[in-house]
Amino acid sequence: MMTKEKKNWINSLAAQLQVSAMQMPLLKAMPKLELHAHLNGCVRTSTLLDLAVGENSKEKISNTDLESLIRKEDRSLTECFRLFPVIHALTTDHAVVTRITREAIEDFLLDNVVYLELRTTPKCNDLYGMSKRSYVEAVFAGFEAAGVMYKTDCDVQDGHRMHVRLLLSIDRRENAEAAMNTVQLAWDMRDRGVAGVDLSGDPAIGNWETFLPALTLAKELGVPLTLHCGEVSNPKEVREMLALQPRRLGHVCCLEEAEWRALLDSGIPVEICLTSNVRTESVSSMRDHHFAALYNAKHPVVLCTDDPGLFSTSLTLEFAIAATCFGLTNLELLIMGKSAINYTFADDKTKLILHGIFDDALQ
Ligand SMILES: CNc1ncnc2c1ncn2[C@@H]1O[C@H](COP(=O)(O)O)[C@@H](O)[C@H]1O
Ligand SMILES: [Zn+2]
Repeated sequence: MMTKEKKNWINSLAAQLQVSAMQMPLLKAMPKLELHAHLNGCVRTSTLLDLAVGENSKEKISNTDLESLIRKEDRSLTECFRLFPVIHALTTDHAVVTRITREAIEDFLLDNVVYLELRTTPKCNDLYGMSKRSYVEAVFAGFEAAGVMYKTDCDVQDGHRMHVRLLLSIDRRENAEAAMNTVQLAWDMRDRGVAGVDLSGDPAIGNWETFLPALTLAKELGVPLTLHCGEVSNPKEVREMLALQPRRLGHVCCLEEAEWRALLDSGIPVEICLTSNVRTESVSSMRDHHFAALYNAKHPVVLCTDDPGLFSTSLTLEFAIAATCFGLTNLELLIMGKSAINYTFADDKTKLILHGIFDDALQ
């Protein structure tokens, strides 16, 4: 269910974007892949408020924090990383993790997302008897509750159009051992719906060297990797990330000339998060977004939301922005989506099903 606030924001943005009333339903109806969405960045504001004031609230949350949850205009990178702990303080127990997973999937389903790679940082919390493994189990319970297909051996079933996979995130605040545990967990749960590992978190903290052993292990095991890259300027880290040759990269906003050329040469697909990058000021304006340069260079790209709850966006809206700011037609957006099937961490059988869905839409 979309909150009133989100609906108003989307409508006003659509008006500003001059997307015709006819085009929004067409963009919404288009099959879409979402490859970069953080679970706790997808939480509905209504759910956060419910958790904050309801019986479920087990942690103290100040009025100021509550206010900043509701006020959605200011979302600089610093502000985002001030807000995540507030959200995390509300999404602590297994039942809540299951709820927010189910709700996130319901929201993507409404947006006609046919394949979702949802990512989240497995968390331990002794207070709630939560281990990284039981956290992931709670996410799976959300997949079950939403009735989606998420295991690699799933057959196509009537009425089940959405395929979901889970990526386990390493948070840059974590130490080398915690990062290693996450990779091990991803490997252990590879047949149960975990399709890869992500490195995310506040780009201003943490050293790349801390995560390298875990990320190298993932590569050795054949666990697909995606890395948040260049959200802030850090040429050395960007070079080292490119050298690791992950399967995908997220953002790549602040690249110097040499790193930009290395990215283009690498052919590594980029998860593009338009609204997120402008809101967090990693990119100065939509029209200056590097999406245009990558798209024109025929570099593999996929449009994503990052944190649709936090940024009050949706994949349909991101498509509308690409249509308006960069002149992409519906056909070009569909073709871009179909190409991205090859960048997913899904098994071949699922990729084939997705190609079928896009081929139908292209006819
Ligand atoms: C805005 N740009 C961003 N850059 C880097 N990391 C981000 C992010 N947005 C979200 N996250 C990462 O995702 C976590 C929340 O979801 P989960 O608790 O894992 O489900 C954040 O704590 C952060 O580590
Ligand atoms: Zn992200």
